[in-house]
Amino acid sequence: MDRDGVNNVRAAARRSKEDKKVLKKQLKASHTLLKHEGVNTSPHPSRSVVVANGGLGNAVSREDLSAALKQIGDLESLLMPPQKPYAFATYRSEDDARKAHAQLNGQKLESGGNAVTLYLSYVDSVKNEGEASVRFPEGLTLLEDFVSPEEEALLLAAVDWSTSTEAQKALKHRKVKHYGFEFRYDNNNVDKDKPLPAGLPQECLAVLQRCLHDGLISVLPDQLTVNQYEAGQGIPPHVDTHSAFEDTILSLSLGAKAVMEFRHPDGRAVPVVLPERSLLVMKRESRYLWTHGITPRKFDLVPACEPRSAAPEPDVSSHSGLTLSKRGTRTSFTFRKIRHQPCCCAFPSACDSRGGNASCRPSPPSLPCCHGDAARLEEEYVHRVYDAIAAHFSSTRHTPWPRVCSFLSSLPPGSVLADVGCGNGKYLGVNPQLVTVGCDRSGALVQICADRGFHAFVSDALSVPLRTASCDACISIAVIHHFSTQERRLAAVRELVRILKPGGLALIYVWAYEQEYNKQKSKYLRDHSKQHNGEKSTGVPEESRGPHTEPNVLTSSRLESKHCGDLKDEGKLSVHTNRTAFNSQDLLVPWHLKGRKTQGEEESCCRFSSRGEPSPVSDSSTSSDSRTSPNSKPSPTADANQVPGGTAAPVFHRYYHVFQQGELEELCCGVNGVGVQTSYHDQGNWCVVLQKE
Ligand SMILES: O=C(O)CCC(=O)C(=O)O
Ligand SMILES: [Fe+2]
Ligand SMILES: [Zn+2]
Repeated sequence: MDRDGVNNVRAAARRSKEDKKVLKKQLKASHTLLKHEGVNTSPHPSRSVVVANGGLGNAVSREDLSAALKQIGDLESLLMPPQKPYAFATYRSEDDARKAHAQLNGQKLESGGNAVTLYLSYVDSVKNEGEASVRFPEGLTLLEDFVSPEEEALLLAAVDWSTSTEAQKALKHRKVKHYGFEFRYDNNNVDKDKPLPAGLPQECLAVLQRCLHDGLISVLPDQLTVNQYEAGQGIPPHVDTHSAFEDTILSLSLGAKAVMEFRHPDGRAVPVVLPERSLLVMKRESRYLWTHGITPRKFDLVPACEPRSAAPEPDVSSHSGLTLSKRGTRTSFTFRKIRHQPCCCAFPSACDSRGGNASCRPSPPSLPCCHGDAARLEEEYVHRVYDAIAAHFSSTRHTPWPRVCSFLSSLPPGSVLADVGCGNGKYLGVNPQLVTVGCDRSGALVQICADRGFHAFVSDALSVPLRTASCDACISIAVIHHFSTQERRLAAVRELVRILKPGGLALIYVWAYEQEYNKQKSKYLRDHSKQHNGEKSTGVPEESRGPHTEPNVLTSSRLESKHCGDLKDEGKLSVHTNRTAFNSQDLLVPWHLKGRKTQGEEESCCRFSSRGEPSPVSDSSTSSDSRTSPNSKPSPTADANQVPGGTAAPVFHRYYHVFQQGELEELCCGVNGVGVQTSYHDQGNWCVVLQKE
């Protein structure tokens, strides 16, 4: 054989080695799809293929995948289930599907700056789970193409941003301008007897007349708020103050689309895509009870083919074809009618006209006694608080804890690590030889991770969208103590174990009830003296978490086995005094938000906050606004608090369950298939290293 011949044989051998490798990986992928996703692949060619690694969950955009698939043949449909690591493609002919299989299997696809290797397998049928459509909130209507592109341009040109007041300009997270009446973000209300000199711009008249004519409103609005959001900006979830405005609220979206999220106090969430030139009409339940907000982010997940119908109450489009949509500059015109009488809506629990100022302040929450209560408690006293305090919180979380670092450094290079509840990502870059991904319930914190260049996504620790047995290690630092029932804490540990590979390690830190251990006070307690020296504490500091002196009365997971009724009165959560010993295991820990600007410069935490009181504000550098929304109630998570100098500092309360000695190990023993390798006390925290069997 000549030299070329030898080279050819070698090349062929290399190729077949490559082919074998691809085949092996493809088989592994179809096995995983079956085992973890219930997707059945078929050895026989068909028109449909499942594309492993080509999912929205792999950050692959619909555009990129669809372009690659269309290059090969006549694509009939592409289904990308949200958050899943795969997609389904159906070609018009089996021949094209075969071609796609031959050409794309094992090939890399670049999408959004990442490269993924695709593995294709045939499927007999395309599974479309989660297709069930979600109803719009009652009273909500979306009218698409309500204004023409010409009207849109006219309206946009009518806003003279140069004449915004200082307070309006100072809003960090979006621009606002008010007409008719000024909306005051310090008290979340309007001065009804002080109309602005200029009424609504006359460019709006034609649109409003159309609304009247179509029966959307019965009287013309007299107040207009124009919000302008750049990509990455948003508005926190809130209910427009009942006592300020009448029932119907109209919001016209111009310039770019965005997803507005509606949330019911029972936890239901409905994302609504607002296309440019559409009109959103909020009435009744959707106006009075559901919160609405726009998450500050640069991309939205939207249906690939948006519904063009203008049905009075359309379903939210199904999940069958979601895609990422880059945000542009969106300007909204929100038209409202000032209310001159107290509100007498059908939703007293959400109504600031009922009960006046004092009763607007809810009493502290109780320990939850069912799953729904627990979820609500955590939503209000954990999730919303972190979103609101994200920037300030992050600025206090810079030093990684040494023993967590030792754990991370001990992992072999190339290990896949998940940081579940990664906060600002301070552990994601500790060991650069690891492949790390973080997730956190707080979008604002995840955004901080992203800004730092880390891979992180928003996820609840009870349901992490990572494949079973996909991680060599995971960490959960100061997270599980935020779950308010034993079952939920157990579920959080179970979820960590689920994503671990056999033999994989999990490091868990929770705040300890015992802040004094081996006669050593934790840093959290020791810092008490600093405060007396004039240093104001913000909340729980970096190396801190919880003391012990007196035995507690209320407390403990053990208590939770009591019936609801037993806990009714005694079960109210107490507010902890920072840097003192704990006297309860379930408590609210105050966070004093720093970053106060002058009044009126920022928005208050709670749209129901009592009129005339100084209102809380957020650290203006945060990507979330300060308004942690009220749900059905005024948000008790943030309260105005007088501080020296006469300005109000907001105080947020985070729920904690602090662990007693042995409790964490006991909890972990409740999870099958895992063993406690070590456990220790570290600066006021109880810690375990678990190993999956
Ligand atoms: O931008 C929007 O469509 C909503 C604005 C809004 O909710 C408000 O200003 O109260
Ligand atoms: Fe609003
Ligand atoms: Zn009301």
